[in-house]
Amino acid sequence: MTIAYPSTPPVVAPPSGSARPRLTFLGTGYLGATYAICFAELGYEVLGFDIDEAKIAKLADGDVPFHEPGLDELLRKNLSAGRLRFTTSYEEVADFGDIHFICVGTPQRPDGMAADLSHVESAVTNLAPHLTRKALIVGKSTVPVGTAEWIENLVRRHAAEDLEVEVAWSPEFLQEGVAVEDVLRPNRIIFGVKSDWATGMLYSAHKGVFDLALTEDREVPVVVTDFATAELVKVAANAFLATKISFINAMAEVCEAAGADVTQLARSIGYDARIGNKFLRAGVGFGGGCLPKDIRAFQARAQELGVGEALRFLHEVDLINQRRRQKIVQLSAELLDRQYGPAGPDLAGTRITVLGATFKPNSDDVRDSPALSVVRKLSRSGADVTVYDPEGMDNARVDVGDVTYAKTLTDAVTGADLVCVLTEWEEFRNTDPNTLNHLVAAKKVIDGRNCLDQAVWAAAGWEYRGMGRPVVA
Ligand SMILES: NC(=O)C1=CN([C@@H]2O[C@H](COP(=O)(O)OP(=O)(O)OC[C@H]3O[C@@H](n4cnc5c(N)ncnc54)[C@H](O)[C@@H]3O)[C@@H](O)[C@H]2O)C=CC1
Ligand SMILES: O=C(O)[C@H]1O[C@H](OP(=O)(O)OP(=O)(O)OC[C@H]2O[C@@H](n3ccc(=O)[nH]c3=O)[C@H](O)[C@@H]2O)[C@H](O)[C@@H](O)[C@@H]1O
Repeated sequence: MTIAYPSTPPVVAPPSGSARPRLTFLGTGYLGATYAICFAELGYEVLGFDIDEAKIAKLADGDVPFHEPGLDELLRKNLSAGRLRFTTSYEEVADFGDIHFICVGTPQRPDGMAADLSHVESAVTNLAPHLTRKALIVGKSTVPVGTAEWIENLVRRHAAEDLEVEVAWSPEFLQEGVAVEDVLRPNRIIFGVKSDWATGMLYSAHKGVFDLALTEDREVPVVVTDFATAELVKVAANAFLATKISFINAMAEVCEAAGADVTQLARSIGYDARIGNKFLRAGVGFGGGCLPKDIRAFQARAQELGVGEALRFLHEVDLINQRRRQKIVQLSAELLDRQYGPAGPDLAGTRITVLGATFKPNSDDVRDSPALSVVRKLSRSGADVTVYDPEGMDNARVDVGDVTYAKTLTDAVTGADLVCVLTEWEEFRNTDPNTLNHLVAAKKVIDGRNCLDQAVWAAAGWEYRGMGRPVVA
């Protein structure tokens, strides 16, 4: 079996003179650190860079500064092998690398929906003046369409006049929690380029990925395209995923009104291969450092391009998603027999346990986490809220300070009037409700991710509420 592209790869000698291109990754957060470590694992010589000295010190010490399954082990292995180093020096990055991957954050601007490109700008303008030989700067961060052209201009202005520095765009599609697998075995690779040299360099930089695929008899489709298309592929993919989740959550709203079951509905429509069964899990909705900010930045950019109307539906996708968070508050009021007035419910005097703080399981990431958003809402309504999460407690504490954090699941549920499961960690899914019966003040549970076995919880005497599912007597 051959890889889809290119069957005869262009041969490009790395400017450093080394056999394989030397890679640097600017920004060693969830994306950049994972990439740096995985590409060292594929055999490349890699240098990771960040302006956050504490993060770089941790990584250099063999300690991944966030939770991502499998990454710690690969970090330590590749540090020992000498293929992987970390630095806070732009000079060292410029001196070392043939290809510089930009992996810095592009958060939502505090004053609006658009993406904040200041980190991208700072990384590029600080690196460019130190470059002394031909190099390729490759954007991996998620950006508004048009950014690659802008970066090309920045590079032209900040690099030495007689130096050839090219730009390319290769967006990233990894999912947190399975990031190692997604980087080593991507389902596609996009090269946004302007020259054969850039294509060749990118091919050489990904040869390890293609070789691994060959040994496993897999194909990795590669799309070689222009800058704008490459940038748009990324935001279009995230917009589609967000829309799919909000679609099923809209169906959950209808199911709630009609007494139907959205989990059976999702399974039934998912059998149609044109629809597919992935990303149809109704619940408390999507969060994280990407989908919410990306659909907003996409709308903002479409407005600038004069095609805001084309993406107006994404505003609705966002609204549906926000409503799911409020739905948990509504259900809480219902189960606790509290009135839900125009200003929300009065939950004073109630004890609510929230299981889950991260935006998804197998990650410690709490950015725009639906679980923490609900925690804030419940707490503002007067409830005494206790939170437990297997990996996200440290980050959660920074985000939401004025609630109780329990050390274990059993500590968390002790004395609870209501338990809300808002992140589908295995620990929660596997919990036998019978073991909690004697701990709680009342056997009431909201399954915000439809991840518990409704029949088992009902049989253990719990009043169960799922999302978009009929009430079981
Ligand atoms: N987290 C994910 O799963 C994925 C993220 N992305 C995109 O990748 C980008 C990065 O996301 P994350 O890694 O999640 O963010 P993050 O916040 O975890 O990491 C960003 C890193 O960039 C560093 N940084 C800021 N300014 C810098 C500079 N001038 N030079 C070097 N480093 C600098 C920060 O200190 C931080 O360590 C975003 O555009 C995001 O949308 C794309 C696909 C997946
Ligand atoms: O641009 C990014 O950073 C990444 O964003 C998402 O990845 P990620 O944010 O790690 O997590 P997802 O698995 O997509 O989940 C996002 C949110 O949607 C929720 N979700 C997911 C699926 C589903 O059916 N229902 C649902 O509510 C999850 O609980 C989570 O809160 C995309 O899936 C990645 O392809 C992309 O690279």
